[in-house]
Amino acid sequence: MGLSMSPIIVALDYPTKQAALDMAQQLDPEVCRVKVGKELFTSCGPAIVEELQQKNFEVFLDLKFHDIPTTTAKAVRAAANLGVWMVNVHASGGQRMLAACREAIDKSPHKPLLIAVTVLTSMDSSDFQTLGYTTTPEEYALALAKLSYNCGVDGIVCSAFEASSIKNHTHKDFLTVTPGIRLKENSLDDQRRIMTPVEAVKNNADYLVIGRPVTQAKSPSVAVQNIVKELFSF
Ligand SMILES: O=c1ccn([C@@H]2O[C@H](COP(=O)(O)O)[C@@H](O)[C@H]2O)c(=O)[nH]1
Repeated sequence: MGLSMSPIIVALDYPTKQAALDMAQQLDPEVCRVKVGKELFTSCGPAIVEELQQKNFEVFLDLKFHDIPTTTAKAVRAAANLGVWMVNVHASGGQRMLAACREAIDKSPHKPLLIAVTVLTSMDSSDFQTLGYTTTPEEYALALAKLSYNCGVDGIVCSAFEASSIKNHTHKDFLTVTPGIRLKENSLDDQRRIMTPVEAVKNNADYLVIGRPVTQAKSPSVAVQNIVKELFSF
């Protein structure tokens, strides 16, 4: 199976470069991509992205930029200059912010996929109540997905639960990037809107972001292989 067929993105949520590289060493860049998030990037800076790319990994830079349009667009441009495969911002930054980010990438010589985060997969209805929101997470995710689509963003981060409905209301090629993936035997941890890998793909998730179920497995490489086998056998 080539990388173009693989939906798996492994979240390298580590505090040090060595820990992240040790995990990457156990993964196959032909079978999965990797995600560099806030902890790793804040600890190591752009060097970790470059090292992972040298090891042939495509990198999703998951810094979820959320700021005024000019600042966010400049941050996205800086991420594009790192040559990352995917970068993201918060959709709740609004229409002008999303459009500014789209424009920044369109003008950049490097063009990562631009993805907007809808509602974090750690949030459920009770979290929404404490925030005073009157919608459900699913309704709000759909509203933010429609806004993102209309701003020309390439796709969204959402729960796998929402993937199908979001594609139905936008376009089948609008990418759905879904964290909150758990195997039946895994604990929920801090995630709330979860699905198994097979359920997620059946519900139209294009990419599965998987952290602890792989990185805390006895053998991360076997864990990835098992998920891939399951995905290609249903
Ligand atoms: O809505 C979101 C957006 C991002 N994430 C990130 O994905 C991984 C998930 O890790 P697990 O260990 O599989 O829970 C993590 O890096 C989050 O920052 C998310 O979970 N939900």
